[in-house]
Amino acid sequence: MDIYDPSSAAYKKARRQYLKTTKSRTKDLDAEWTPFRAAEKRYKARFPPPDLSHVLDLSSATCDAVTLASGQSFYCNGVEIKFLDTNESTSSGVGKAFAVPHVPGLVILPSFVSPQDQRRLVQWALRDHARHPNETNLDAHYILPNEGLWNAHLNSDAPLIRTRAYPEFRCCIHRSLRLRRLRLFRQLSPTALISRLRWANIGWSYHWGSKQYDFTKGKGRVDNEIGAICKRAVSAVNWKEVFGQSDEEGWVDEHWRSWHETYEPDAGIVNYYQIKDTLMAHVDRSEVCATSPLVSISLGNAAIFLIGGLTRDVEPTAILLRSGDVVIMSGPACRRAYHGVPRILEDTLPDHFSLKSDGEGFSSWTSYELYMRTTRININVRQVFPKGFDPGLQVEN
Ligand SMILES: O=C(O)CCC(=O)C(=O)O
Ligand SMILES: [Fe+2]
Repeated sequence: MDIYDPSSAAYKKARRQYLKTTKSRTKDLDAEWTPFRAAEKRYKARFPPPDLSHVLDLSSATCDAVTLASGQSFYCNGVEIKFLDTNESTSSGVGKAFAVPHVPGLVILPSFVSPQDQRRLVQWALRDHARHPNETNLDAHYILPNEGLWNAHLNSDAPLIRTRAYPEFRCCIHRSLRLRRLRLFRQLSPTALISRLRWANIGWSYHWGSKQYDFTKGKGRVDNEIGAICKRAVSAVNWKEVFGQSDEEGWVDEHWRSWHETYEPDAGIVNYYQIKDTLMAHVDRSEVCATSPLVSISLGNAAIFLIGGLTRDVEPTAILLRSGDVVIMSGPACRRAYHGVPRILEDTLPDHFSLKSDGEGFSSWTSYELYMRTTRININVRQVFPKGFDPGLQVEN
């Protein structure tokens, strides 16, 4: 990460840009920011590059070196975490899981997805999922090709993509150079558009305007492999250990046992982040199952994930998420906690994304690697309804 080295060209360039923009900027009123907003600003800043010393990095040498018995707590980068035993073994050895007592219900499973599965999931996210019938952010603006945007990007003969506003009477429009230059009527190559892909829907359709699921559109499929990874992650965790003594209302006793049997993901989103993209503080509150686990899989470049509390006034915990890490957000406190992604860390693509050959059945991997050099993909999977329940349709098990 060159940007953190003051003698590097990247650092000097960021400093020049910073000095240029601050000249015209009025002084920011730090005092008016909530603690969450202040943290977002800090981690988002290009210059000075953020101080990562308080970011929980479970793959760092300090965290890794600690050998603890299950249930014991320790501090890593100033954040208290609790070591949990799992019934899993991963590519990097014994499957580890960590709870963050400060955010009850939050569990991190570092390197839970193997390098080979990470590559497979990247292929799935780009080639198989970001296409009809799954809605993407681009559908509202462009008439996307039937073969899917990614396949069109790889196909040198693919036609240009028209915006939805592109008029049928374009022959007349073309006479007017001024109108032709308007972005509204432009045609773009699939390659130009692929970097504008931001999300693709999974399962139940989500309406971004109303921030509600639109059940009238029917239930899209949740890919079997994605569903299986989420279920494996949820059942790897001893939930009783996660919630420990904080279960004053007996909530855990009532729920955690049943999660292993009733957890069934039915919705979600794939987020595609380019290096400068961020995700603002938000709460995912549209699911009927308000406490059921939300499973989040990170792929590609690393990111800083912030998670706070029920309001933006709670100081958030910063967590470094690397490719292969799985985060589970569960329970009433964690599922209603503000969270966001203020930073994707450039040049953090792991080596296993640079396949020397197209072995292991990874056809044309080079194009995936090229795209992933500046990308982080997050597969964010939720359970909207209790297992076996459909809106207006009671399914018999
Ligand atoms: O990218 C992430 O890690 C989090 C994404 C998220 O919070 C969401 O999609 O609601
Ligand atoms: Fe979210």
